[in-house]
Amino acid sequence: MDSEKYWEELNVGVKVVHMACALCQKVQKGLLSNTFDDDQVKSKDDDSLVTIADWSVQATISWILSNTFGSENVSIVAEEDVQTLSKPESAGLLGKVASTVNECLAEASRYGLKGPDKSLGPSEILEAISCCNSNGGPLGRHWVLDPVDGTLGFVRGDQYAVALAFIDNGEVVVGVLGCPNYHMKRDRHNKQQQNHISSEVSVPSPDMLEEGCVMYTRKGTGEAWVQPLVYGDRKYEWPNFAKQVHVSPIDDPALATFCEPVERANSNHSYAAGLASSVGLRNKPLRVYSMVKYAAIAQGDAEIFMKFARAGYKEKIWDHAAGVLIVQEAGGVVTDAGGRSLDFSKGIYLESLDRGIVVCSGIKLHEKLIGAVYASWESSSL
Ligand SMILES: Nc1ncnc2c1ncn2[C@@H]1O[C@H](COP(=O)(O)O)[C@@H](OP(=O)(O)O)[C@H]1O
Ligand SMILES: [Mg+2]
Repeated sequence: MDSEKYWEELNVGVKVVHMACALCQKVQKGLLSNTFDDDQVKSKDDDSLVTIADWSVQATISWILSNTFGSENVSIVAEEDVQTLSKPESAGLLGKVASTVNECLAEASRYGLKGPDKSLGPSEILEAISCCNSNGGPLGRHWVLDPVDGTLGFVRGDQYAVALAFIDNGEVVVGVLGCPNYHMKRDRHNKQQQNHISSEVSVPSPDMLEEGCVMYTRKGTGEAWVQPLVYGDRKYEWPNFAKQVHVSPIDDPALATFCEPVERANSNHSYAAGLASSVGLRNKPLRVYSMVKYAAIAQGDAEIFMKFARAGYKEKIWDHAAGVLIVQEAGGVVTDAGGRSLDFSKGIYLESLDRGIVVCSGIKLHEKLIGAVYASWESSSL
């Protein structure tokens, strides 16, 4: 790939996801310490949860993208809408979102981005959220955003992710995954894996490694990277201690570990357990909320991620786009359970997804799992 292609989208995407991670950490701390009242967590029509972090991240990222690239050039497919937030009785909630967004945008220059000259008002906040109403599709360029993926993990003080991807003519070309509670690996301090832009050796200090990360990649580079989050009054400077990530070299099922969603409602644990035992996996599954599962595969903390949603559930592109590209560029394989690649060109859903999603660190494990799906599907109750 042209070495400059999508560089600006990557650069801005990574920085704004860092900002969003800082925003989420503040809100999560507040939720857990009860600084905020119950108004902070709402149920949506489909019974899933939404918090002030979801709206605030969507508003922040939308505002930065529109102001950096020009709103006429920006199309965003994103999870949240303003239905709840624009009701008259939600004025208090909207006020909290506005102050969260303005606090975050006030820090933009620390991340090398330009914030607004003055605080955004409620109508500008609603506009920033509601303009993320694109349906994507096969043509043109679209950003794809899940502001807080794994909202259940977020409200429980557990794992969650901020996921931003960029799609060009139906193909995911940039993926950025902020994982505020998921740490960079500690064991990569050799010079080869130091940052890829500056020739200086910059090793993150141990305390930075404790505090979450942002992973990112561009399609076709064969490289995926991770940076620690930015703390205290430190300024973000590209490449911010970036280190390359690689999938695990383990291809022996007896040594491999698989991840799956925590919630049984989101993936059939017993079917996955059956597959795991039929290919010879012995380790207990690693149950993790959100797209952090993709991050775990990309940096070699686990070898397999399987998701088998109930029949009729349609996977949304924002729940996978960033993670899929990061795993692929880190050396892994991602397909549906029939072995075909995921199609991000059909709008907001992964249409025609076959049975489930299978993510592996390498082709050997992948072939075994897909074979096991074909061998077992008829007799399963799925
Ligand atoms: N019935 C269902 N089956 C499968 N996935 C579902 C689901 N309901 C919601 N999801 C998706 O699963 C995501 C959480 O993934 P996980 O279970 O791996 O933590 C949710 O993201 P949000 O939390 O952003 O809504 C949501 O998009
Ligand atoms: Mg999600």
